[in-house]
Amino acid sequence: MASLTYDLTLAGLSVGSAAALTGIGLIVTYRATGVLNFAHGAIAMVCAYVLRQCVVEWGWPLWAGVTVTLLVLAPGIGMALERFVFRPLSVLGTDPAQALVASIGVFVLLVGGAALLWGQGARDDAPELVSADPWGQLSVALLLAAGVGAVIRWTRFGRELRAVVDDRQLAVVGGIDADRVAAAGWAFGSFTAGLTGVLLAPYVRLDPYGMPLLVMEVVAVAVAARMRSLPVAVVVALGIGVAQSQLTRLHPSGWGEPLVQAAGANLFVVALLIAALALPRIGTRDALPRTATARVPTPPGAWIVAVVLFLLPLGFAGSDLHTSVQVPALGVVLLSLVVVTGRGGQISLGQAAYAGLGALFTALLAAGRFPGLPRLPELAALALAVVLVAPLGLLTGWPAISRQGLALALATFAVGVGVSRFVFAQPYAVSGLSLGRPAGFDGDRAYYVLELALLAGALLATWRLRRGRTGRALAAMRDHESGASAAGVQVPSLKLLAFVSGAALAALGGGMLGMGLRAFDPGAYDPVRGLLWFAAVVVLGADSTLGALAAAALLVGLDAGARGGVAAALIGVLAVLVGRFPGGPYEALRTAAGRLRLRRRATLTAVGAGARRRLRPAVERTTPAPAPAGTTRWSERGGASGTARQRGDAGASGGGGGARARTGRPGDAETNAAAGRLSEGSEEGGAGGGHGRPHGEPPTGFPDASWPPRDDHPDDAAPSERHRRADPPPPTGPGTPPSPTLTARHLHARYGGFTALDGVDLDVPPGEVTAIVGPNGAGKSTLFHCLAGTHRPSRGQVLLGGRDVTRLAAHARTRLGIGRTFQQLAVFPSLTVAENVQVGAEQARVRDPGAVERALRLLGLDGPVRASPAAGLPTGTLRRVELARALAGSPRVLLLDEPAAGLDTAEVTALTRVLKALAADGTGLLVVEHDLDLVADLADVVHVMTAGRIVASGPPGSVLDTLAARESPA
Ligand SMILES: Nc1ncnc2c1ncn2[C@@H]1O[C@H](COP(=O)(O)OP(=O)(O)OP(=O)(O)O)[C@@H](O)[C@H]1O
Repeated sequence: MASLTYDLTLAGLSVGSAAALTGIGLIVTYRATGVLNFAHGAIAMVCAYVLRQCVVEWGWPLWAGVTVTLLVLAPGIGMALERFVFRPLSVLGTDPAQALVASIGVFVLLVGGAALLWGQGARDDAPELVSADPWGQLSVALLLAAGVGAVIRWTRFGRELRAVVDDRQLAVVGGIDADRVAAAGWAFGSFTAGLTGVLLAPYVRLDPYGMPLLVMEVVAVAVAARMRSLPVAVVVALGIGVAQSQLTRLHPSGWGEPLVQAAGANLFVVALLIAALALPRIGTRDALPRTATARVPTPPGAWIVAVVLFLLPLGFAGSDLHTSVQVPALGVVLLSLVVVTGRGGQISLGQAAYAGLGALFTALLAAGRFPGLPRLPELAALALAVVLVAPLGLLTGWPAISRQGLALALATFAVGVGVSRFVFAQPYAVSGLSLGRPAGFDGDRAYYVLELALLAGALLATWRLRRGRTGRALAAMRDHESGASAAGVQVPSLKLLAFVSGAALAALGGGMLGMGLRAFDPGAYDPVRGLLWFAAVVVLGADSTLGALAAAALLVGLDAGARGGVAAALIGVLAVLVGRFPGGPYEALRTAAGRLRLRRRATLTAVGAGARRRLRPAVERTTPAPAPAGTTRWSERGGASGTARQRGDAGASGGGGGARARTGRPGDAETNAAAGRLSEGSEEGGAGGGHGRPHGEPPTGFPDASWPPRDDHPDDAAPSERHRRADPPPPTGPGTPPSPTLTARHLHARYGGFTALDGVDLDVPPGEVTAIVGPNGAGKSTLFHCLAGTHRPSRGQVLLGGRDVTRLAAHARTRLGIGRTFQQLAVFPSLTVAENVQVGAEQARVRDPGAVERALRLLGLDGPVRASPAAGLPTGTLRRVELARALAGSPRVLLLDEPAAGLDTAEVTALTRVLKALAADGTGLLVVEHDLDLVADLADVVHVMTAGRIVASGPPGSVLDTLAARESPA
């Protein structure tokens, strides 16, 4: 017994060593480049094949083959990937998810290339590098881990590596050659991949699909080590290896036996599921790359061509027709990715699992082997399988609620691998299973006709999901998740809808595929297929149904030839290039998205360098002691001196804000004019609707308060035309309940151990502009997040009109009337200006058919610009789009985080007028702003924040005067 334990432990250590090597390589590459290399397993497979080629086929001595494979080829692959794939992406400042897609592309390319070169069959004659004795492998793994750890900890290169990982741009500014560090990381990562491959090859199946997957299954080791700690990775790998080996001794009887055996054989997959679904997430920032999901225009006539091409196989015969049968089925599977990934923006690498479950359930139901259900005719079995698999979409939909980018990729990949290993690969589920075609559709031609009908149904379902309110909400969620929440979109439910619908479509396609092949073939739903399908849909236009159909035809058509792997190789090349096309639609869209990001950065710089006075120095120099909110530390100084006098602020002598404070300021005439425009309906019904609007003031029409004329708004050139238009109903009116006060009560917020808010009390009353000023890092945005529901306070309450909304999600607060804009633009680039605004209106608390038009007109967006996609529009216009979207939701309280950032003087003036008009109409406004001139002009009450506390409050005159005095003490 003791010797059995010893032998099993040794065997486990051997497997664990290979896993440790993979973990070390993945961690080093990730730390050097920020990329989780999905192609790691594929590089291992290619190196194993090359060593076999050198030694077995060409008769080289082992040492020569090993030298070439491990010291030349493997590092060479890594350096080539760094130089030609990942460096250009990092130079372009591309989303991290772009690198993820590229690494999946490299995976698919290498797998396809290997299948092309060496065929798809498994080889069992790979040369043995280290004897079967596990001590050799273990020593290699431990030595490597210790060596790498020492280099990272004690050498200059290690310090550079850590600097690059922490902040690549800062490291470059500090004189570090980040490219050299990344190249070294890639070279080393590939070397470990190669080593893993040649060590494993003699003991596992060496084939293009199986081996990469086997290697990638142990990614759990790196995730468990938080992509940082090499010792943890090694210990976890060895531990799982030994445990897996020891589990083979267990032979429980009864129903548990197959399960225990499956777990024993796949403990790394169990670990992957735990690491991806239960452990804290890694790399959650990144969404899908814009290029992968942007709107791809359909060329005119393309649908007619597609219909003709899909009808063509009806004229085929024999093997051509038999092969064609796979195309509509795969098309339906890929449509599921259009819904989940293309429109919903969710990375889903596990779609093959749902397709496989669809086929498996269909087969089980048709065979009468599904527990508790009678035998069903094939079509009924297919329909029921779709219904049964749909809720299983929650397996990936649920993790998606709190995950993005890499974390979601890992979770969906883990589910795909888990289903494959624990269901498709288990004899208890699939042994002796056959799958027939529905009666009357047995022949290929008849079955193809049936498939076309089912494909049409799937297209219709996809079309419905992508159109209208749901489609716009999905696109908004894809483009900017927080922005979508702020617009009132129920993001978690929408994600579940996307994944459940996607699972249903995949199940339908999978069942069709199985019937087409007349068998349930687990290999057809392998997780590697999931990666290939994902890459294919992404490169051929993820948000395009036509792209999905083209991808299906391409994948089936290219692989129908003599050698498989052509399609994978081609898709791989395209996926690698997806962010770098020198021209074409993707490049144009990428540039547009890039411009949006650059502008966001420029916005901050422009504001920092602008002529307007900034608050930061004043507050940073002198931080007053905390004072209770509502008290005015400096109000005793009184007097409308200095800044306030220059601005003619009659309300500067302290005391209350509100409409009174606005009276007499320059610009009030414009404000009242704007208020009149906003509130025409109210005026007709009496003056009681708005809170801030003076009684009896006649409406004077809004045009004077609209945005300044702009190139992108030719309509502005003809103001008389706008004057003539009848205004739709206003946002408030007689009978509309007064806007409630938004209140923060003793709010505390933390980021880990850091206290960002330390007991903030604040009221945002209706009809007033409340401003918050303070230095960078004071906690202003965090306060916004707590009020809007995007950050959960650790203590304290948020009340809206006395109702506790602290635990409500962001979208729920939006629907209660808390609208917001973001410090960094949160627009939906792939939607047009009008659609952006429409998303806000469609999710509103009260449906108001005129809200979109009114918001567009109010913000000067009702010209031709309304039909332009938001991507590529100037920052000033996008700020208006964001504000219009918030207004279209008929907010009762509006939170504006640096609304003037990136606007020119004319735009700031126009913004001021619009905001005053909103306040005059009764909306409560909370504005965070660094532009003190704007604050002085706009606000009724100013709160000064420093270090997470409100340290002073009062009317703008006194507060800003004091700050100005502190800024220039002389
Ligand atoms: N997600 C986060 N994780 C950790 N710390 C954070 C996070 N967001 C903000 N912080 C920290 O919390 C503090 C308050 O940040 P916040 O963005 O609220 O300040 P701010 O006043 O809005 O600054 P700015 O004017 O620069 O936007 C800062 O020290 C910031 O570094």
